[in-house]
Amino acid sequence: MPANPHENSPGQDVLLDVEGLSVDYGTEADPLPAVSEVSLRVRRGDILGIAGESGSGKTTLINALLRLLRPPAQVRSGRATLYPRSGTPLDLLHADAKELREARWEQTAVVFQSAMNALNPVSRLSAQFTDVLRTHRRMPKSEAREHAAHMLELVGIPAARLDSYPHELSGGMRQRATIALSLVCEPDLLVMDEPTTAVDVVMQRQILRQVIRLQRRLGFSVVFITHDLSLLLEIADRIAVMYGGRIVESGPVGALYRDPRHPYTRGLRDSFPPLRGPMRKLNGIPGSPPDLRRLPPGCPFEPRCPYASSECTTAVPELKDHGADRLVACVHADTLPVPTVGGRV
Ligand SMILES: Nc1ncnc2c1ncn2[C@@H]1O[C@H](COP(=O)(O)OP(=O)(O)OP(=O)(O)O)[C@@H](O)[C@H]1O
Repeated sequence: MPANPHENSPGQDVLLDVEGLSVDYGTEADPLPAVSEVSLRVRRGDILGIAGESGSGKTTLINALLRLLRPPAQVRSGRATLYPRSGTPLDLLHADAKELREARWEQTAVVFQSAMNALNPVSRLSAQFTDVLRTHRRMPKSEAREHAAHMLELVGIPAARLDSYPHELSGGMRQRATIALSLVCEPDLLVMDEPTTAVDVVMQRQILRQVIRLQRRLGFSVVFITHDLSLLLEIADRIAVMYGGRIVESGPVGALYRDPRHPYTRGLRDSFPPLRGPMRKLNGIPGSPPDLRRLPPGCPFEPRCPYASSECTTAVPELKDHGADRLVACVHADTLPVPTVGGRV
């Protein structure tokens, strides 16, 4: 297993510690390495954004952490520990069914891309909220109803909507109701996988603002997955960028945006319009994402990289400490020219 680039041992401030996680799809004879040697940490109360093009392994990574992988997916190696506020640390990759059942809702919750369809269509919101609260919190029905109304109000839905069926709500409301439901047991970690792709941009911003407000109020941590780096610049504290199943750069959002040290992060940043500040020319990343079954022997980004040299073709660069809380997997990280930045974070 590779050394964890996060040198210090997890302290009070670390909620999730992942080390050397690798996941394959397929058979031993013909594996597709979807996630390779990923190490990351989520701090308590932080929003960690995971960015990367389609197929970079984002969903596989979180599905592995939440134990939602199905065959032919297989965890090949790694460790992942959750340090909840209450209770003992949980070994996420080896927890048994009972431990996982207890952890879900109470310690971890997830909102998927198809969140709008996650609610049971034949059940009123009140029933869906009270079921969870009565099962996990053993709350009497009236108290559960009161708590459910409070959670709905926190995401901007009037309490009177508690008796609505999902189809009676707008798309944006359904999305927000799903988020409220996922937070009803006050989990330590909320994982969101492209949760707002199905709603329009204005609604997307509203929902994200609400998530941040809730996060500040309730203090949970968020792992937010998206291909849209510009979205993460608005909401995340830290960002990890994935390419070809690996994390190629991570760090605090402002520094990573102003001065990306990995050419792929730079390419990703320059593919989206800045959210604030003057407009700049958009440049897509030439070429296409790698075929994971035929990765080059060196850096997986080398075939598309404008800075590639012969050094990049021999070995996969390690994710190394680059100072100021940054980790970068590029042999040219120190010598990359400082980019000009259009927007500001
Ligand atoms: N069930 C599966 N069986 C085989 N290969 C899979 C399966 N699910 C995903 N993969 C492959 O694993 C790799 C990583 O996919 P994954 O969905 O994790 O990426 P992603 O970054 O989340 O992409 P997207 O943003 O499109 O969801 C891709 O090459 C994908 O084709």
